Amino acid sequence: MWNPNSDGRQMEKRVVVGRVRPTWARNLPDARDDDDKNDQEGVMPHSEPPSPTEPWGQQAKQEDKYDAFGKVMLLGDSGVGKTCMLVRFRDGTFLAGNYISTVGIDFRNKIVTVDGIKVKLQIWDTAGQERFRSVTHAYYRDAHALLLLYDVTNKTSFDNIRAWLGEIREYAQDDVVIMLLGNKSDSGLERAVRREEGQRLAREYQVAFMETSAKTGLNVEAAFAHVARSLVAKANPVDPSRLAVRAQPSQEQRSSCPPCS
Ligand SMILES: Nc1nc2c(ncn2[C@@H]2O[C@H](COP(=O)(O)OP(=O)(O)OP(=O)(O)O)[C@@H](O)[C@H]2O)c(=O)[nH]1
Repeated sequence: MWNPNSDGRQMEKRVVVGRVRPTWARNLPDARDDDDKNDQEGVMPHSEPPSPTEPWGQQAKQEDKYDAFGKVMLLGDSGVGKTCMLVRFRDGTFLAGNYISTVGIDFRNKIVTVDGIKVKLQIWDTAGQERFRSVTHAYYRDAHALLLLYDVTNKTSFDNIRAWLGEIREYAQDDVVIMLLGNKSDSGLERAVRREEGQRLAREYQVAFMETSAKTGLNVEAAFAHVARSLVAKANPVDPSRLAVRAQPSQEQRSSCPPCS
């Protein structure tokens, strides 16, 4: 097993100060005490990955307090924009320029507040390349939610979604939250997959759907908020209407359909 200390990274037991789980949060994925890590730029070229269940920790900061915790994995073919999606969500920037393919797997944390509830998302960025599949499969079982991406300019990445859903069925928990995302929706004329095709596929598999752009930021926050809200609703299923997908309108929608959301 890969040892997190072998490259000099400090491993400390995380101490959570005065965090009380409210009643509604009792059934939520456990807010583990060791689920934090050093936030570093870039992805780590591991020859062996960190354990799927035992990420290393660091001292908790007061502002890190949260009510619920969920592990989210980004999946999809190589080049669909998984890393860019994570960087856009985490740091609010776009990784333009040279495309460097992810090697192995890595994660970042971010706390989102939905309906007044602070949900800490631990987001795992996976390598889309075939040769890393056996590594990433080991992480599926631990995931509470999966964001499955295709590239709207790349028909093959869309056609491969069925195969990805097959892998999810094989390796992930039965009740995992799944959301399909058609990324690079900013690409205009290069588009090869229509929005309706994505919607149809999502309906067929009964998963939520949005078109996103890591470049412009369209629906990036909304997608992660939907996941966070779904995790909370799953643990406390009082009001299913809270699960409605609240997508931002795209450019075309804004001009043609003002009330769409
Ligand atoms: N136009 C546009 N380009 C994007 C978008 N998201 C990502 N890209 C570009 O697509 C390329 C691949 O992005 P990555 O985020 O590295 O893709 P990935 O899915 O992580 O790829 P792997 O690490 O190989 O699995 C990069 O050149 C990005 O700049 C987007 O929303 N719009």
